[in-house]
Amino acid sequence: MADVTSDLAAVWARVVARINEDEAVQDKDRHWLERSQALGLLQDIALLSVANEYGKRVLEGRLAQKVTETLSSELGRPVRISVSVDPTAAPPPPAPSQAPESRPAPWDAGPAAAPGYGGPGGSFHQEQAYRQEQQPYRPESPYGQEQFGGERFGAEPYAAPEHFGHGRFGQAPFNTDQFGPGPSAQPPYGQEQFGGEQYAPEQYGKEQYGKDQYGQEQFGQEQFGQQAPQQQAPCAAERHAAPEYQPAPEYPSPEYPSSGEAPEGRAEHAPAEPAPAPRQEGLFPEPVEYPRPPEAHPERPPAPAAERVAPQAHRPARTVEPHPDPSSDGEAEGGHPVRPAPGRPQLPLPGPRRTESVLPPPRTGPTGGSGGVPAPRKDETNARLNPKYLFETFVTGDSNRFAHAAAVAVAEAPAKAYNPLFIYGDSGLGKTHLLHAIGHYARRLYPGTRVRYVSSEEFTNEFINCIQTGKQDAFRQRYRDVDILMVDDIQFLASKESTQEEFFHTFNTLHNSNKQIVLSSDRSPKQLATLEDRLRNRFEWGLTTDIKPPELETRIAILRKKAVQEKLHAPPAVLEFIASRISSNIRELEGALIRVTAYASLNRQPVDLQLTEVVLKDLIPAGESDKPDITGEQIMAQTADYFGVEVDDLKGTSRNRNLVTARQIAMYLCRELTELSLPKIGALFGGKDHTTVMHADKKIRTLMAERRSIYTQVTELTNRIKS
Ligand SMILES: Nc1ncnc2c1ncn2[C@@H]1O[C@H](COP(=O)(O)OP(=O)(O)OP(=O)(O)O)[C@@H](O)[C@H]1O
Repeated sequence: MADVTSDLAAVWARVVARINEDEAVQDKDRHWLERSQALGLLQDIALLSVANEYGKRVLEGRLAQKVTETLSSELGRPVRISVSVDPTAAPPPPAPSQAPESRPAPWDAGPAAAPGYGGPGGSFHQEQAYRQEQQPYRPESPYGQEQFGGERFGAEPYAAPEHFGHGRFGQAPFNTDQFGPGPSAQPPYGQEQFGGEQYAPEQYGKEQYGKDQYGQEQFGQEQFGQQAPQQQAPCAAERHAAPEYQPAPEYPSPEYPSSGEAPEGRAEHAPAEPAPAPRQEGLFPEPVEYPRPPEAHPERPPAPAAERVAPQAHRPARTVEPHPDPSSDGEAEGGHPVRPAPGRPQLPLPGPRRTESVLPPPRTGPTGGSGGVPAPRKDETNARLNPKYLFETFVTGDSNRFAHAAAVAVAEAPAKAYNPLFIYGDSGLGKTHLLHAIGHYARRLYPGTRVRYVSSEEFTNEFINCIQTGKQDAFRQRYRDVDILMVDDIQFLASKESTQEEFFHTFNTLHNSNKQIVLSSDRSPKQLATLEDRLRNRFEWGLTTDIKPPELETRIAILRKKAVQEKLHAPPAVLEFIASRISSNIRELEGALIRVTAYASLNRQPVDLQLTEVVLKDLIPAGESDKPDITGEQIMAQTADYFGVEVDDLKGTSRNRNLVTARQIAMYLCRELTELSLPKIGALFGGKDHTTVMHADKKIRTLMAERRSIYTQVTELTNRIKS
């Protein structure tokens, strides 16, 4: 095993070889795999690099699970991946001549393996136990906590990790003497490697798309049908004044024993309970007001499970919003959620205040119909929840306190508090995290609870597949035979009419059987303009709550928590610097921290402000006042870089699908971010007609509403161009 840890490059070559043997992997994905490198291991994060953003998205999207599993298997322990973009990255070293060693990872080993755990497939316990058992597999990490202890920061260089192999990270001056053999002398990517023929239309079959099974974003090209009307532009996040940071309450957590991981000022977690337990006295720092079921429940006429129900047969559309006055009936006038006062969550006035005595008993008996007590099912472990997305790891502040409290309430009283619970907010603000946390907590409180988490894209894909294979019954059973169904990014159901129809019946069946439904979206139900009215109405039956971008204190607390969790050591000043510069997306916040600490580790430099500024200079926007106007040329250059094509390709006339998308996105961004007229934009793109620009603009707006991949690409590019 020593060879495994001492030569990551060889391990990576085996990983690539193994994945290449898999016929399910498409050629165009192999292209990126073969042009990636493993730079090093930082605790349980494998740092990979690839030549451009597009490749990064493939590795972190479609290939993520396969890469994670194969790499974990090769290393003999669970690892996750973090991919950086290095345009100068050299192609990988040659693959080893021998076949990959057959080394079943423990999570593959037998029936005990639980498919629920993110990545390798074992439970979190299994992962922990395995880590302890397998100490010899673990490289002697030079990044262990002791080396990052505060007092050593900036004082001593990090020990050179022998297993780091070779490569570069970001723009690091890379000392190959210290990290093994240098990159091979092959040239960096040229246009020909990304050019038209590699993306010939025939390579773009219909692909699965959406988030992966753990809620991580997948990306790809999918087929879509109906057009959707214009959607809001991304990244229009409203900022809130920085309120006081409130640490999250603590929860019994047999799955994720915390050990002093709380941000500063927060008491250490109690040791993990060995067995699931109902909510206990003193578990929460402050009592939470429990909600009563939305009053319209009894009014809502029962609907036959599989029958289409006319909208007027149901209760009128309404949104039960948080009300600032807890003595009110819990409903707010108007369509906007009322933010609770800082300090504690306020939910619509509860029915009987829940205490231990009214906590439903653990469900152990057979299912007894509506509200019955389900026995543990064999699919109980198949909720596919990310073990790290727990309430314990969720930091609350004013921006998300209400959503958090509602999520806790739903987990504690599924189908009794708010049904459905609808959480909306911009990308990267923690919606998926809360959904997973609900699943974990409910299962902990009520062993045997059948939880299913799915992204709306996954739901769509499965639905399409079931039609193709004639397995509708199995599909319906899979989604209707659950106690809690959570559907992420429901906005992507817009314009998919048959899927909406199917989801409508799924919703009705579950709701009628007192099963909990939790939904997330990037906008409120009212703003889901292209969704059928009857669905939107239903989404408003329960509680609608939003998540806003976190205030500075919360961002700092999130970074602190993340640093402790991932053993990424950075001084407070660095955390504060990152938090002060990245404000609208927590995913980016976390990514910045990983990038800085990885860069420092790989270059054996201390993590300090100077280094942070250098590493993040492309991420951190200049001050508004210094910001020059965005030009069409800049947009074209950034877009070309993002898609790994040349600006001339954007000006050209190739109908290659990748190019067409890149060109249309660039045109759309010119419309969005500049004052240029349609003819001027057309002229920039090689003298195209203004109607071509109009068409591109409309097309991208439509696609953004239908395809997460396009939405994310446009969002990322917009951020990049603005910065
Ligand atoms: N309040 C929080 N505390 C700790 N971590 C958080 C918090 N909010 C978000 N995160 C982390 O930020 C990352 C992105 O969150 P998540 O995927 O839940 O966002 P999202 O709103 O679902 O985004 P998208 O709409 O793009 O799917 C995750 O790693 C999550 O754990």
